[in-house]
Amino acid sequence: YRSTPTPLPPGPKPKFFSGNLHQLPKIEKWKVYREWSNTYGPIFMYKVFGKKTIILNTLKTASDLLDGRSNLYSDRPRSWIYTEYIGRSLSVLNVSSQNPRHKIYRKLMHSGLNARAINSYQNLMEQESQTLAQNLMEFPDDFINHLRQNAGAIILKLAYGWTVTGNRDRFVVAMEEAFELTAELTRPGKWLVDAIPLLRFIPSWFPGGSFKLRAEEHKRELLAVDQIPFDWAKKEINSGNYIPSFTSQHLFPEDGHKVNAEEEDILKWTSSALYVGGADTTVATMTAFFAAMSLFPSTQEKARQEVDEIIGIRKPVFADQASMPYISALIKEVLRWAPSAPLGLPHYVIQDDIYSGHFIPKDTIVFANIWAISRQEEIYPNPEEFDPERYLGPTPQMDPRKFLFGFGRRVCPGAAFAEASVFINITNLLSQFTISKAIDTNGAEITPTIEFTSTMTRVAQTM
Ligand code: HEM
Repeated sequence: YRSTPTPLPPGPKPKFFSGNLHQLPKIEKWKVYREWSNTYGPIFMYKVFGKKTIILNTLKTASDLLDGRSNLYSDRPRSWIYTEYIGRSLSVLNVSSQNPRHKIYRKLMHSGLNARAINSYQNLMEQESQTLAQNLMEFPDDFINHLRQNAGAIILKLAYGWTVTGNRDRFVVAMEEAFELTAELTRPGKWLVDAIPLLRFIPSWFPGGSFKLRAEEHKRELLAVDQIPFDWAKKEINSGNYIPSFTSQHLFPEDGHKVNAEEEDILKWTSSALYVGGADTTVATMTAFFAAMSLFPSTQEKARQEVDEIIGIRKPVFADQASMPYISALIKEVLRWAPSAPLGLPHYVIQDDIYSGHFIPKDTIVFANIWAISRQEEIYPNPEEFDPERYLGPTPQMDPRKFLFGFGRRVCPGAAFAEASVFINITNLLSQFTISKAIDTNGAEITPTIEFTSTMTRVAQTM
């Protein structure tokens, strides 16, 4: 019994049935959310068909709740269609924190992405970085596709032993299509059945029940992300002629035991999560690096000086990073200036909670506005300015890796891996290229407009 009930967090006024659906931004949501937070405070709530979502717009609110109370805030939302009918409830990114699989996945991913494991990928990253440089040399305009090929080649080789050929590679294209579809399928308000769960009891032939047939079709399409590459790898491994990978290592574990169907299923989901979590995010980070270098030539020059001094004409290795403070600061600044997961991934509350005078009910979806945190003036003065020197000198500003990779029991398992591949790529590129603005037909420089599109946030949309 609460005599004066604690109020829900404030937020925009909802309509009776559809809630705030009509006000939700279609693009650059994180910017609109930050504006709303100027009106409603650092923590606000909106509703879509009765489903509550809160947005945490400051580092304090996000770390107090998602890190500090991670036992309550580390679940993922369930969408009837997406997780139940389309069969994604056991995927690594979606799995409930209360399902024993969550811990198993995290442990397995750690084994493939920890510092020691990453060291064994050094040659692969170096080789792919050379291929990237060559591709850029031949077709500089096509750089986003080259970056995509680079990320795909590294991850598909380490996950499955698959060798990417060219930038229209079969698996890379299939994964890309699955990403597009996922973004569409998880759009808020897309499925009425998520708003009215009773609809799920309607047979598929009945008017309004056709979503079941569509879900069945999408389920098959999304298989491209996990089952097909996994089956391919298994076939290769069984043929005896294969490239060692995360999949081969775990299908034939060192202790020699025979892997059962459950373990195989776990492995399948984990391997595919490496691509789902790792491909777009590293491509976005490298794209931001190109943008920053073309916009800020003096920063590029300082970075190149360090590369020339430490690396010279040899190839960079991971160990070099320890003696390259400017490049390390540059990587932090690229990550902060253009966060590749500006809203992270959704968390979900498993128990009623009270925070800072707000009642946060069980089953609320929670997003940390990572982009807004990266622009908090009190942490990063002049936040739009690209300045690696923020992190250098006697009073460095906070390391943004503290929040860019998410929070609590869901924190990104691939952070060290991402940094290693970004480090090798950017040092290698800076030692061979000067990145500058494109020139138009009159010989004038074209200043790129920096706009965050949904492709940069597809992972964030992959609930
Ligand atoms: C710059 C690169 C990257 C950024 C900024 C990034 C960021 C994030 C963020 C914000 C989350 C959500 C965490 C949360 O829910 O609080 C996440 C989750 C995840 N990331 Fe990354 N990530 C990057 C690279 C990678 C790489 C390279 C991999 C794998 C090779 C990876 C695999 C994953 C996986 C599997 C999850 C889901 C974890 C879970 O739900 O338990 N990420 N990442």
